[in-house]
Amino acid sequence: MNTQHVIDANGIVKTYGLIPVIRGITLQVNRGEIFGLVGPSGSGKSTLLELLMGIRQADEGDIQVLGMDIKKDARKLHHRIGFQLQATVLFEQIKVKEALQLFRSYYKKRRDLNDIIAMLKLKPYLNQYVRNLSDTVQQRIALAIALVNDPDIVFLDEPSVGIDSHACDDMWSIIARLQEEGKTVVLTTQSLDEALEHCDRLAILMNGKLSICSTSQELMCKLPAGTRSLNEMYAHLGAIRRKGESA
Ligand SMILES: Nc1ncnc2c1ncn2[C@@H]1O[C@H](COP(=O)(O)OP(=O)(O)OP(=O)(O)O)[C@@H](O)[C@H]1O
Repeated sequence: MNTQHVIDANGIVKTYGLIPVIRGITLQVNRGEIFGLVGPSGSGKSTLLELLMGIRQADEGDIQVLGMDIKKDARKLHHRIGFQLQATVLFEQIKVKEALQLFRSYYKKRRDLNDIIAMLKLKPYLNQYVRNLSDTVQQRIALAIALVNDPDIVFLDEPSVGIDSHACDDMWSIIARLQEEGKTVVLTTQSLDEALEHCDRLAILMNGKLSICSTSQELMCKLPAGTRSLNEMYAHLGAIRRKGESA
């Protein structure tokens, strides 16, 4: 494994029943980058993310994370990664501070709680029950929980979904801060626009296959200014390909 790579996935296949959802994906994530898995709903982003963090098992292929085998070293890896899933289950019957303390107590390596509370702007909510808080605040709590063990890699499943634009800006600032601290962030999004703006590199998934894996800069250079959506991108790249074939 290249020391630059914190994730090295080769030939990953995942089938649910008879339905292939991830169909032979190979990709690497570099240390310290913000890496986006981009694709329309149902393309397999969440499944791939969950395979990369080891909470689902691939049917075929190898995944190394931080130089460790995702299956053999699952316990060790658990301490080095943090994640916020789309449906992170929060214990609604407890107060915010209790939730943070509880999750933090599971780990030997722990990030300073006051630092997490300040970063996620949770101070006003510490003594409130999780169930009484808005989706936006609950999402910040879920991200705070992902950080309690001061992870090397943070996995975020659609971090900007379901929150307003102001909260979305805050979320991207927090992600940028995590990168400044040297952490690697792997996230999913349906928005090409968002990925081009905030991710260093991105992998575009279509029907469980990697359609493009590139730096945001390289991809942006290939697209007309103002390309916002995956449909616009495919229309443009398809037109270039057809032009090349007929030349
Ligand atoms: N546990 C499961 N059992 C069976 N099929 C599943 C399971 N989880 C996901 N799928 C199916 O796998 C496909 C990929 O789902 P996945 O959630 O990975 O896609 P996605 O790109 O993350 O979509 P979204 O953006 O809507 O979350 C979908 O067709 C979905 O219905």
